[in-house]
Amino acid sequence: MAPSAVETPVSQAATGSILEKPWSRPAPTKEKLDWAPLTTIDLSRFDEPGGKQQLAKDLYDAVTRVGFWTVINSGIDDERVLRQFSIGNTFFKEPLEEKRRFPCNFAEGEYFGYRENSRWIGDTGVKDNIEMLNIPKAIPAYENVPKNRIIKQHYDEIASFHRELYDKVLRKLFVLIAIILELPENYLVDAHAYDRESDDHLRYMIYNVRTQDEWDRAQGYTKGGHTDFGSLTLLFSQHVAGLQIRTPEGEWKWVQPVEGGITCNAADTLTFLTKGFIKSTIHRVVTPPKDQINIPRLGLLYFSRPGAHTPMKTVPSPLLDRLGLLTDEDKDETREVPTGTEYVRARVKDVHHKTVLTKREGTSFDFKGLKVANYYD
Ligand SMILES: O=C(O)CCC(=O)C(=O)O
Ligand SMILES: [Fe+2]
Repeated sequence: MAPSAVETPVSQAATGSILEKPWSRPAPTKEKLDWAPLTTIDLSRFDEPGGKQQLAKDLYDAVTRVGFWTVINSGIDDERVLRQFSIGNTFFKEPLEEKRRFPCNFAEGEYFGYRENSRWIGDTGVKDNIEMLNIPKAIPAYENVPKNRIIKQHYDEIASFHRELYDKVLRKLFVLIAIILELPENYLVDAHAYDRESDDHLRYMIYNVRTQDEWDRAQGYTKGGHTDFGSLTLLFSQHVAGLQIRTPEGEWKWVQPVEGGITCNAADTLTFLTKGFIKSTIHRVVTPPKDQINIPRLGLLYFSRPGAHTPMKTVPSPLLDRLGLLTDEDKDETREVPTGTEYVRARVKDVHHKTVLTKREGTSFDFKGLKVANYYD
């Protein structure tokens, strides 16, 4: 045996084998912000008699008009959530060459891997401050997607969290939305099945600290109003304010994190699948309040997408039919449509395969008739 292997304990820092000190949520802002009123969905009631039906009623306005809501009592232990934040935090402190080993392949619209904060914001001279690492579902199809060392070391925990999150939150939300649409309960669960291929990912994300001047220049160019690409987005609570939604009344309001809760929003593919009935809400992340501007804004999110087995055609919902939203074309079984994965990859490529992020005012993205605006004020 090589002596060095026995005599010199390999330093923990060199192997990255320990997590940075456990991450905890920073203190909430003391500023009085104009918070958006959001519906709360208490998932502990899901399995009670009549619970799903009641929750579906509670969710109706949120998914059809507001687009955002908060889930509480998901049953996921908050210690496990905080561990995921800690793993993400540790990853972002890794040397750049380690983080860069597996970049997102934007040329193909693939979003797994690392996105670096390297792109310019228009002509402002300021760069994007977001870094992220997107981790695919823990299923055999993605076994060979390469993993950074921190991810490898904690993979069992990450994989079980990934699946738990799907089972305890996403699956239930898809059931509730199916009930609203009067579809068989598992219709949307099947369209977003965990065990089938799709570009779903768990995301560690960080908004690195910027000076007020950098924020002003970047936000003066664009505040980045957007809709999300997939079906549902989950955002675990952290306390650095920044997220705003555009309300049905057209006002920008802040989203208040609920300690231990999950902010959820519906996104574009769910809007397509329901002919616009489910609302993909416009949102953005703006300069944090003064008492939080120096805190890195660490995020833990999950993005659910329809997969390669899901045709992007309107779901056969009796409710949509009664509302007159289903045309003969929608009912035509033989019509060729893109799959969820084809659509999502085309969209990721269009938005992200570039070195300068521009606002593209007044333009839209259209993939085989699936059309969304590129820019919102
Ligand atoms: O960080 C947030 O609060 C939201 C991020 C977001 O909108 C996105 O990544 O699409
Ligand atoms: Fe978003």
